[in-house]
Amino acid sequence: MPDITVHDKRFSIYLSEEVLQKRIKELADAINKDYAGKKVYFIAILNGSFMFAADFFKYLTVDSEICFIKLVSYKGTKSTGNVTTAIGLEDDLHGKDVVILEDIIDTGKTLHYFLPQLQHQQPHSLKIVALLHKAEMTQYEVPIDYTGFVIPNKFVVGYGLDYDGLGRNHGAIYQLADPE
Ligand SMILES: O=P(O)(O)OC[C@H]1O[C@H](OP(=O)(O)OP(=O)(O)O)[C@H](O)[C@@H]1O
Ligand SMILES: Nc1nc2[nH]cnc2c(=O)[nH]1
Repeated sequence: MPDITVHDKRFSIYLSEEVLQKRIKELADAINKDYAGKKVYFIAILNGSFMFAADFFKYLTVDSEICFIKLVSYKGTKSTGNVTTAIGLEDDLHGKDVVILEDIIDTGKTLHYFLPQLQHQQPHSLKIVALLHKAEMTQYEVPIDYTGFVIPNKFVVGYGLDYDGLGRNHGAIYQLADPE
């Protein structure tokens, strides 16, 4: 597979469409097994997760609902620290089996600040599916229940992930190429 260029940077193939789809089906099958007979409420976090969520959803056989949310973070007051607001989360999660869909967990900061808001609504259960996990970058421990790939600390694009807004449209995932 040839390299791609996004803005001024060159990226090399890292996870092909075939490899991604095979793993995504395995993740969905794990959910199908673990939630057999239940109804699952998925929360996909925009923007990056739109492609992952769409493919993942096609492999589900359990009763499944989905909602897409956008997280906006800003600095709160001294006492509140970082504040994360979810746009688009309209349903009451009380008593539901909730599963978060993330394209990538890097430092863990995003979910670290968002999870307490979901817990506050007292779902019956709350689990996390992450397609990619940059484990060595962890600054905030996040309990990831289903991981697609543990990846090294190299910037990746494609399959929903962007570099400065571009590159989301590729069906495979590409890694920043070493300089020539
Ligand atoms: O673990 P963290 O270090 O917090 O990084 C993970 C977050 O980064 C990405 O989103 P991004 O902020 O790039 O937004 P986007 O999905 O809209 O491109 C990804 O979708 C996660 O939400
Ligand atoms: N596109 C992209 N977004 C990220 N957010 C956190 N890590 C990454 C990464 O490697 N690539």
